[in-house]
Amino acid sequence: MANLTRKLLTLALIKDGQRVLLGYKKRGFGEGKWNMFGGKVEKGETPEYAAIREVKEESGLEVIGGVEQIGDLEFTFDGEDFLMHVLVFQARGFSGTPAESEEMRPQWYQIEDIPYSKMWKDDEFWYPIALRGGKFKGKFHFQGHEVILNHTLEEVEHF
Ligand SMILES: Nc1nc2c([nH]c(=O)n2[C@H]2C[C@H](O)[C@@H](COP(=O)(O)OP(=O)(O)OP(=O)(O)O)O2)c(=O)[nH]1
Repeated sequence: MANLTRKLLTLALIKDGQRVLLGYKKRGFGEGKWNMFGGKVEKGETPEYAAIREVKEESGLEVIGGVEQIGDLEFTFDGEDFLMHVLVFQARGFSGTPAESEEMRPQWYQIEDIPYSKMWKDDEFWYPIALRGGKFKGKFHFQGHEVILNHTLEEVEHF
């Protein structure tokens, strides 16, 4: 395979007991889908810092106590020459009240009500691991944005 341009991005799990905060993406990549908060890691930022910044920008919440990495995901798309490397973090704590931003409309979901049919198709594979406190590594190869052609996923102890 030709060399792929790698993009480094973040996602952050905000979990409060048996509910999680998701955001409806109003624009950009993944528009129209529910997702965790996150985005590109900018030059000079650590992924952890970027994750905390995106949570603030997109949900209005302040992360308290930092974030812990829980996932490492790679996404490729058939016929496309880029690879999206997404580091998944969990906020150790948070404060504030979710507020709609230009990019995301936040909403709390009970774990059993997570709207997988309106999310990226890979999410239903790795959310269950994340939601029970596990760590995971996975690779998903898409055709378009809705079909997974193949994938690997493993639970890991650490990264
Ligand atoms: N759950 C899930 N999230 C994904 C998948 N693919 C993918 O890029 N994402 C996430 C990673 C990022 O958090 C987000 C895409 O970031 P983005 O390019 O829209 O960045 P952004 O809108 O934040 O742009 P910016 O604010 O950094 O300018 O979507 C996926 O298959 N599943």
